[in-house]
Amino acid sequence: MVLYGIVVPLPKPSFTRSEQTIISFDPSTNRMSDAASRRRRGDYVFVVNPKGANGRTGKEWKKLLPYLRSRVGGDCNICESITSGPSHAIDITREAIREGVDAVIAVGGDGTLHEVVNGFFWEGKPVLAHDQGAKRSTALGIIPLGTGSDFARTFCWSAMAGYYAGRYKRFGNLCYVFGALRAFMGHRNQDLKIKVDGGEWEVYSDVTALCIGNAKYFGGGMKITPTADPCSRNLEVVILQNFKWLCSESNE
Ligand SMILES: Nc1ncnc2c1ncn2[C@@H]1O[C@H](COP(=O)(O)OP(=O)(O)OP(=O)(O)O)[C@@H](O)[C@H]1O
Repeated sequence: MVLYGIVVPLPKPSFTRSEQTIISFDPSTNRMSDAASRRRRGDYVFVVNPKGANGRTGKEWKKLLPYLRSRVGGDCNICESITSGPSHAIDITREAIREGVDAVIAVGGDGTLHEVVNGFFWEGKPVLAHDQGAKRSTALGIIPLGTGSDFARTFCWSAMAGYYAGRYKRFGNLCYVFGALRAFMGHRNQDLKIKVDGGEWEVYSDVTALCIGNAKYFGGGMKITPTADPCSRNLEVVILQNFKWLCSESNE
């Protein structure tokens, strides 16, 4: 197992790989191949944000790790990589891909996933493995254990988070609700000129929020762009207008 604990410079990862012998069937001879072929065990790097969901990601991960080892540890090398701060997940991911690992799995919320996805690219181009280049591809995985984990929710992948993190997820969602309410307390609606897709400029009065999304959820499960589809290559634009506190209405 590899454990990173330093931000910069990153220690060069030394992913341990173990070889496993498999016996192959040769259809031309209808015999089991005498020469046993060698199959490399996959290297899966789990990039864990211990501070996600107010520290609960780290705690849940500690419980999940033995389970993962027991379920898939025989088939792959499970490498745990703990992030030490913002952007560290990007560096870990890039380094892991360059080392030729088979999968990088983001363990945390949307922020961690965002960093891991960015780690797949460097200067606008995909990061490649040092030795095998484009021949080798690295899969991206996610274990949604963040406060909102809205990306996973969009694909209905939050069941696992719901199972492991069900106790605190509702608090996470409430955090977003409280945050939104607090933000709205000092909020003033604005008139906005908006132009979409090269169309005409249009004036929208009393705009409360302009939401642009390629996925349905935001802020821990708020369906803010309800028909957005991440596979459509389109962004959905939702304009919320004329938000008022009931009490302020009665004062007018
Ligand atoms: N060790 C760390 N200490 C402090 N912050 C960290 C650390 N590792 C990563 N981070 C930062 O924490 C941010 C938020 O983490 P993450 O998205 O995993 O959790 P969350 O905010 O609870 O979930 P969500 O974004 O789904 O609501 C990340 O964008 C990352 O920059």
